[in-house]
Amino acid sequence: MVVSVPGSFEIPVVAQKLGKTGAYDAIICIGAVIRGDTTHYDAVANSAASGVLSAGLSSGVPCIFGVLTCDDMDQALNRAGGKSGNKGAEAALTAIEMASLCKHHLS
Ligand SMILES: Nc1c(NC[C@H](O)[C@H](O)[C@H](O)CO)[nH]c(=O)[nH]c1=O
Ligand SMILES: CC(=O)[C@@H](O)COP(=O)(O)O
Repeated sequence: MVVSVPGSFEIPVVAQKLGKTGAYDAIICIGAVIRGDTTHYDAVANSAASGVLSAGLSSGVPCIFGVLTCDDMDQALNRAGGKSGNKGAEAALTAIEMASLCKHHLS
């Protein structure tokens, strides 16, 4: 299932709720935070990172951090299947690895 949220700041609460349903083996959290003129970037990026970690810890379901934190759009596009790889695909592989680890070795 794909759930869209308004911004990266809102990812953690939804990830936590999804995790707590018990219906998912892993939750991939995807977003892109692009630096602006003020310090707002740091608040959104840091909240997304710590919030996704917290969602995983509190729900017991791996919540994978696939949120790009970039200086500009070019950096983001390069990491979303461009010349610097595909962080979304990496997040998907991490989800499979973590889901398998939790299901088969840690349950
Ligand atoms: N500027 C970016 C945002 N900003 C929105 C926040 O995530 C949030 O929705 C708002 O502060 C209301 O709580 N979000 C991104 O994901 N990326 C940005 O570059
Ligand atoms: C990450 C943000 O919310 C950011 O793009 C805000 O831009 P600004 O710092 O120019 O208000």
